[in-house]
Amino acid sequence: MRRLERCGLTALTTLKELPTKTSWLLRLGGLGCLRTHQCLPGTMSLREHALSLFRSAVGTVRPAPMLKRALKLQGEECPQLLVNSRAFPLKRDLYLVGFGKAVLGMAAAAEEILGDHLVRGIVSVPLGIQESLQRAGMQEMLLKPHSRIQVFEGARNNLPDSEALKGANAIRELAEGLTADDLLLVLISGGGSALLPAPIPPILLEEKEQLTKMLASRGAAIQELNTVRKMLSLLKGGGLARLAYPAQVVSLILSDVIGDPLDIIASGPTAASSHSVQDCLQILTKYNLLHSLPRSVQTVLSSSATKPTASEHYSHVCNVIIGSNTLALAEAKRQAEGLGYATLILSAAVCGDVGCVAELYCQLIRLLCLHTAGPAEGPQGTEVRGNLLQLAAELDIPGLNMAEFLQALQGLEPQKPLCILAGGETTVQLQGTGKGGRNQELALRVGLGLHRARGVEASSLGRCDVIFLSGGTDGQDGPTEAAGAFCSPELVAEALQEGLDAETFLSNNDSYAFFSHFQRGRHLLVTGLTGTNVMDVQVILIRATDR
Ligand SMILES: Nc1ncnc2c1ncn2[C@@H]1O[C@H](COP(=O)(O)OP(=O)(O)OP(=O)(O)O)[C@@H](O)[C@H]1O
Ligand SMILES: O=C(O)[C@H](O)CO
Repeated sequence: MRRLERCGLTALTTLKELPTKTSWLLRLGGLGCLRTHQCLPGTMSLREHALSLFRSAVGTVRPAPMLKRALKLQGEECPQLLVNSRAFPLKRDLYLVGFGKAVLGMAAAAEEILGDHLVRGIVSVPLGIQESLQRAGMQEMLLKPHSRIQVFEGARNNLPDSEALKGANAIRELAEGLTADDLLLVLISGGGSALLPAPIPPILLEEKEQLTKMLASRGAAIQELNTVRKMLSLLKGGGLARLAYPAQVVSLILSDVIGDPLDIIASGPTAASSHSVQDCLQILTKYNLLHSLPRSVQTVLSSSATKPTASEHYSHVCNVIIGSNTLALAEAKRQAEGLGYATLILSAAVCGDVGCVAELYCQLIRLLCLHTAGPAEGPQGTEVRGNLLQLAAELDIPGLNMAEFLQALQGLEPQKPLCILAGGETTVQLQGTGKGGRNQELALRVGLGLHRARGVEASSLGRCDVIFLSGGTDGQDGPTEAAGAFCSPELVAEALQEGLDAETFLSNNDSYAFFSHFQRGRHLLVTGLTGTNVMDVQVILIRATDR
């Protein structure tokens, strides 16, 4: 253990030793991971690599590198903003507004780039974030002492509240006062919906909060939730962009939604909405809420335009996704190839029930082991391929063509270690009262599936070293202090020897308790807050064992 600590390996530190919310960058160390690869044998280095790949995925969508890639300022006489190479002249004043969980760090990085050109800014960020970042030593995510950006902290528990309303009102006033010669830079990230509440009168904030809570508790997906929110808000659904007209609006967006839909991320305050009041009514009907709506909500819905505002009304707006799960995976792929892995990205949109997704990963790992253990996959290979095609059809992951993926897999060099990367967000239907998160639950379910598969085909699984890692890129998996967890085909059997039955923990959604107890937290991924959020990332690493 001491040897690992020297190599900067947080994931192997015992749980008791872990300070909460410490800067994950400090704790993961800039150089430790690659060094440990040379000093550790067997699966240890696979695990080290998985950690290093997760780290590089998250690192590339951290606010500062992301902003620096996307935003540049050029020219002294006639300054202009360059956003992904598109030029926006700064004719008069440059303003900044932002809302979302990752926006403070984005604002700090933007202010550094914009310097004195920035006249004034307002950001609405989660309650307590400045103190947390301060405590975690993440100074680079905090605004400088004489910053021109005013900070509003609110939305306790990710729900709109009076503090967030103050921030939203300030942002609204700023936008309303802009002229045709001004430029408004808008920073948007996940959590933005709750941080930018502006209910259309006569709707009260409490009524909107209540409706949001009810929809969420009845299982509404974020697309549904935000379709409703857009209809009830002055700023969502393109409202902010319309208020800022005729100023030029440039939005830099960090996506936390599958498929990066501009009009759903933070409820699309600067994007043309593709939804109508009918869509909203359909959702309220689906969740049996139509007949219990407050009178104010009924009034607003009945007077809403039947069609969304046409997209030509947004010609003054430029929306750019500057960070996403796709970008994070692309960086991890680059790193994995550098480490010598034959690498494929499964999808950046893996979603669906956590149990089905776990089964998909188990079947995939079985196939990868057959491929690695070679020489031929045989009838087992045919069976597993069939299972994968069926599971992919059931899950209906947007943009994933499993047949093409399997084809690409066959083209990979079998002598090389394999790396499969994926991302997205699973759904956990809570049945029990335990503590966990969707990544820890996924890792434990994959561990259990592999344990069962080992019972029937020890041959190929036993001839490979396998590591599976699932982690939330924001560094927090559910209400736990871990970001996720690692598993291997041996995990469940080893835990049984310690008297820990994975199935019992899973039936109570108690994955965090399982991983905390098992080998004193050795398989937990603990990163602390990362200051960004592009959903979750999964890493699978496989190589033929030396034994
Ligand atoms: N005991 C548990 N076991 C498994 N999953 C859980 C448990 N408790 C909560 N969760 C899951 O954790 C999720 C909420 O956690 P978290 O705040 O990380 O996600 P989020 O609300 O999607 O936010 P973000 O998008 O910022 O990650 C929900 O999807 C919920 O189902
Ligand atoms: O703020 C929100 O609406 C969610 O995080 C999705 O972006």
